[in-house]
Amino acid sequence: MDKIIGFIGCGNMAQAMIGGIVDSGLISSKNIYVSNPIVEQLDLVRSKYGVNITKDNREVAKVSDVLIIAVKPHICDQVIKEISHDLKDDVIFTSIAAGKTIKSLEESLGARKLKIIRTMPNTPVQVGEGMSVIANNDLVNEDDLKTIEELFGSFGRVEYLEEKFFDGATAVSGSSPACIYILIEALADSAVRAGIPRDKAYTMVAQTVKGTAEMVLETGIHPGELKDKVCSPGGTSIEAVAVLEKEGFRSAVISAIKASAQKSKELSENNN
Ligand SMILES: NC(=O)C1=CN([C@@H]2O[C@H](COP(=O)(O)OP(=O)(O)OC[C@H]3O[C@@H](n4cnc5c(N)ncnc54)[C@H](O)[C@@H]3O)[C@@H](O)[C@H]2O)C=CC1
Ligand SMILES: O=C(O)[C@@H]1CCC=N1
Repeated sequence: MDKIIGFIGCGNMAQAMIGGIVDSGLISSKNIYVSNPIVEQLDLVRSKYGVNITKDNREVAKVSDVLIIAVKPHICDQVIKEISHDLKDDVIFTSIAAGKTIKSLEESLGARKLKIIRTMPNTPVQVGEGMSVIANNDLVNEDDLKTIEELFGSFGRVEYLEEKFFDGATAVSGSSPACIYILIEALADSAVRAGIPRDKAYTMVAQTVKGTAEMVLETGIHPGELKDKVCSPGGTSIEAVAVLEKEGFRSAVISAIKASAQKSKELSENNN
């Protein structure tokens, strides 16, 4: 892709996205610009990926065709005001901030009427297996959407979703990796308890989680049916399922995602 991609902010999520883009080969690292106040973080991405780095957000804003705001939601407004006059007229202005609505981004941009993409990716973008949910304002055209789809598609799957669903999407695809890592830790601890060496336990568990997810994606079979195929009558799996049901596993997950979506809603209310 022959575009300049800029990142304002170079923390966990920007680093994961940069890693995903560079590894995919879609964009040359010389076409990626990154700004951040912390020099150590900049040095890290430059040494790992060979991207252009600067402490000056405005420098990145000036050159970017797609500008990605990757700072914490509460400082978005301040950063956008700092760079708004430097942005190109046809920049695709993209935010990954949780709870930051398109309307509030438009307000922060003030007189600048720009193409805006609101997206919620997740950290697995780093290994090309991300999930990015995308919404846009009216100024974004078909070509822009193709650009965004190609960019975000370079490190995982992309789904367009009406913005009203973003609180749920933030919880389900943005935050849920945290829950899945806990599941992986718990399963690995159980393997260790059964005497399996810890390094082998993580490989066994992570591959099992990956394979299980692939079964859902590739076969399109309902997860309940896939679960039933695992559980032999009178066998081992149904014993594990019975304990999860007794301990309220499903209900704990549903409550966790509800709390996460509620927090996204609160962030929207407090940052708009
Ligand atoms: N971590 C995740 O899994 C996901 C995070 N997000 C969103 O991504 C955004 C960033 O999150 P993380 O990367 O997790 O946070 P982070 O704290 O790791 O990164 C934020 C970065 O912004 C930098 N920064 C602070 N002030 C700045 C300024 N004035 N100008 C430029 N850079 C500045 C910080 O030095 C830091 O490197 C948040 O809005 C979050 O809601 C979205 C999807 C997933
Ligand atoms: O925890 C957070 O606020 C960010 C947004 C989605 C995932 N991590």
